[in-house]
Amino acid sequence: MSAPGAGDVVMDAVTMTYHSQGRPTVAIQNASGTIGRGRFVSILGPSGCGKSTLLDIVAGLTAPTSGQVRIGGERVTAPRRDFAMVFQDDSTLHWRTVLDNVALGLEVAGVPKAERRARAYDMLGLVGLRGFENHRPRQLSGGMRQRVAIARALVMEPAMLLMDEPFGALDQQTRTLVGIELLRIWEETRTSVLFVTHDIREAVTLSDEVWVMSRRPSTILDVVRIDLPRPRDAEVLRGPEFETYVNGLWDVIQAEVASAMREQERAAS
Ligand SMILES: Nc1ncnc2c1ncn2[C@@H]1O[C@H](COP(=O)(O)OP(=O)(O)OP(=O)(O)O)[C@@H](O)[C@H]1O
Repeated sequence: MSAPGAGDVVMDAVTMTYHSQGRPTVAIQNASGTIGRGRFVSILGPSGCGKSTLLDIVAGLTAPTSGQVRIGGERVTAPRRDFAMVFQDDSTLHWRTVLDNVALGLEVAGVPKAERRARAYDMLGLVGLRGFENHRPRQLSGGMRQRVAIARALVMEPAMLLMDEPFGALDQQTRTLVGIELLRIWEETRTSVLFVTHDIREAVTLSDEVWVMSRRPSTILDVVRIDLPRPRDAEVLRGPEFETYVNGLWDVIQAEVASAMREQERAAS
């Protein structure tokens, strides 16, 4: 295995045990992996296996029970300014204009007004929202609001973008379209991305690698490299190789999903 590069994010034997109502829940056990700089990595796995927990640990929002996450050899022990997050929920501030929403992080970082507005304006061009600068989020569709959230994250030029089911609240058609939009944006920026999803097709469409998590106590069951050409245009996404990846991932994941569902049913009965 080659030594990690400067911008690589390394997870080393990450384990997370929660304690609630006097009972331990081992959410993640010994998960290791490297998100190479500029790579798009998705995490797939059964519901409740620990995908969000792993993302939160990489983000420095949750401390693992044991193991560690490092970037450039430096241990992640708290949220990092150079990591940006996009969540499922609409996180836009409805009283601010779209431009001021995108410029929010720059404002907090003390970037002068003219510069932050110029950078936010450029970023709105990248996410296809030029012309909506002065709109309020409520005047936009759900998909457009998620693009505002993506622009707000990317304008900070983060070392890593962490996305937790960012399109989970959107209807299927919008979700597909915003996913394709993210693909186009990512192909221009090549920011390292860690992306949590339930959707196998979405993971294959976007990713360089898909990490499949097992049922609890979860670990990384398989790492599937998606060697489809980029840009991933309609020809690529409708081709037989795409379906081969989708079917292969489903074969890996289905036993885990079925077993996790049985476990949930047992726990509920
Ligand atoms: N703060 C917490 N306290 C106790 N248990 C927790 C806590 N957060 C998560 N868990 C438990 O840890 C496990 C993993 O949760 P997590 O949300 O990371 O899974 P997930 O794969 O992201 O789930 P989903 O696919 O349903 O979004 C679950 O059993 C969950 O109930």
